[in-house]
Amino acid sequence: MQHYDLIVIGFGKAGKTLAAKLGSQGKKVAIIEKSDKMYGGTCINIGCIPTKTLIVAAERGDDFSTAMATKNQVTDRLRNKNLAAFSAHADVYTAQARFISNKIIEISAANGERKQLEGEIILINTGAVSVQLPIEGLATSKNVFDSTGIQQLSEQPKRLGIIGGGNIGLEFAGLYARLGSEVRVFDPNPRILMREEEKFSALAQEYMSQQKVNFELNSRVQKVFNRGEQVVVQTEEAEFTFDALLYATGRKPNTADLGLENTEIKLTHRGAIEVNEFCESSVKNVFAAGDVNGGLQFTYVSLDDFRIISNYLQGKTDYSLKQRQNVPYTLFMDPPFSRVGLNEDEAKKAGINYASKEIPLAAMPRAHVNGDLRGLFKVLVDPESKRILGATLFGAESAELINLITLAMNCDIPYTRLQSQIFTHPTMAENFNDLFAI
Ligand SMILES: Cc1cc2nc3c(=O)[nH]c(=O)nc-3n(C[C@H](O)[C@H](O)[C@H](O)COP(=O)(O)OP(=O)(O)OC[C@H]3O[C@@H](n4cnc5c(N)ncnc54)[C@H](O)[C@@H]3O)c2cc1C
Ligand SMILES: NC(=O)c1ccc[n+]([C@@H]2O[C@H](COP(=O)([O-])OP(=O)(O)OC[C@H]3O[C@@H](n4cnc5c(N)ncnc54)[C@H](O)[C@@H]3O)[C@@H](O)[C@H]2O)c1
Repeated sequence: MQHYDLIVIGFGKAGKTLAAKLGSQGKKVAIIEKSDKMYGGTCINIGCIPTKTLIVAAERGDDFSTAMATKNQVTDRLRNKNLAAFSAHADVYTAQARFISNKIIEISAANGERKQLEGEIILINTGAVSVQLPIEGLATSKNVFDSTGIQQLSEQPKRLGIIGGGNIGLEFAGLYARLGSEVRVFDPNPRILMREEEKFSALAQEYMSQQKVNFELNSRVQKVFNRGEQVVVQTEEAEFTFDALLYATGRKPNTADLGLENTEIKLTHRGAIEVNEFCESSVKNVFAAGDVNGGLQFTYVSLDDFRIISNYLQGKTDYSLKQRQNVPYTLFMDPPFSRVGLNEDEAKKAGINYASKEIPLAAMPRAHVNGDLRGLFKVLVDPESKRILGATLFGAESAELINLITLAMNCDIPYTRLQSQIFTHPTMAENFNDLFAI
């Protein structure tokens, strides 16, 4: 049996970063990745990077096949780069990993070869998989895809149905609408962006409708079936016919087939690997990072899990999940929607004393330069402590700007400082002078 200082299961963000760090310090490290199409993990191959590459290509005016070809070039390049870079620090096994006991892992390659590895430290970084709801016909009908399958189409669907109006559903809706497909999104909620203030939901829906995305809200899909090559979606009210159907109703921690029943590693009631504040599982020196530990499903959260584990392994306990501060997010629709901290509904519900201000993009000089007046920026502050409580930025460049506000929040910079900060002109950031003049 081969012994390693660190075994990483899954080529995710946290795992590869820890592998590189310990490998460069001379530790003996193994990374086990089950698919040769997944070196570098979800983000690079089937997540953030390909989807945003497709969106940018479509915005540039590329057609479906050019956009897909560009996406494939980018992911191939990054996958190969990842394999080469991490092979320098670790033994990379292309094989399925399964626990035999708390510290022993059996790996099975596609050619049937099996091997056992023992790890002093083990990091489970196996990500998440698409939830497939038990809707009649969803699993068995042709031309039905999850977010991975929909990225491999060889022909553009003229009509695309999407079950789920969340992050993945809305990003693909915007993408395919821009490419010229007729898109319809089904969601049981009365509005999209349910976690956001109603006025932002309404604006988002208005902009998407202008982009010819249709919505079936308050609507439950009851059945999916084929009529020839077409996919028919049946709701309580009507039937809709598509060339392809995407389901995007959440992603769940990927713990299946890991052999956890052979270990003392515990799962949460939601099926994630249970971890303490240092991302350590119920077995000492077995850690779980990224989507598989049930935290927020973002690449940058997986990277932050790495920070926590790496510090902990060096004996530093000053940063843990408990200390993690505000985590921003961006939904890459057109225009992008970004948020950090509280919105007004949440502040009210929590009984927090706040003051707020909002400015439409139409009042911002840079928006006129850009020729895009869509959107609204809103911030919440604590009038007493002068701390920023949250920001919802819906409009051009919000994906970048939200990080500036997150930094100010995490560094306790009072909002009054942003009122008087010198910003370059004409930029979107300069509007913080007015936005924080509360
Ligand atoms: C379509 C889509 C778009 C997204 N867009 C964004 C975005 O814009 N921004 C953002 O921050 N996040 C985005 N996300 C989420 C983000 O991709 C994930 O949160 C992140 O990649 C999770 O990383 P991870 O470290 O948990 O592991 P992953 O990167 O998911 O890696 C897990 C790896 O483990 C492998 N594996 C699984 N089981 C085994 C096993 N038993 N043995 C060996 N290997 C195994 C898998 O093949 C996979 O390569 C998106 C996700 C999707 C699906
Ligand atoms: N820009 C980004 O950062 C980005 C982009 C894509 C994905 N992601 C990550 O991936 C995760 C998974 O994305 P997702 O879109 O699958 O999940 P999600 O949780 O964002 O959205 C799921 C959607 O499915 C809907 N839904 C639930 N039951 C349904 C039903 N029976 N019929 C129709 N719709 C139903 C929900 O109302 C919700 O709108 C996200 O939570 C996010 O963390 C991030």
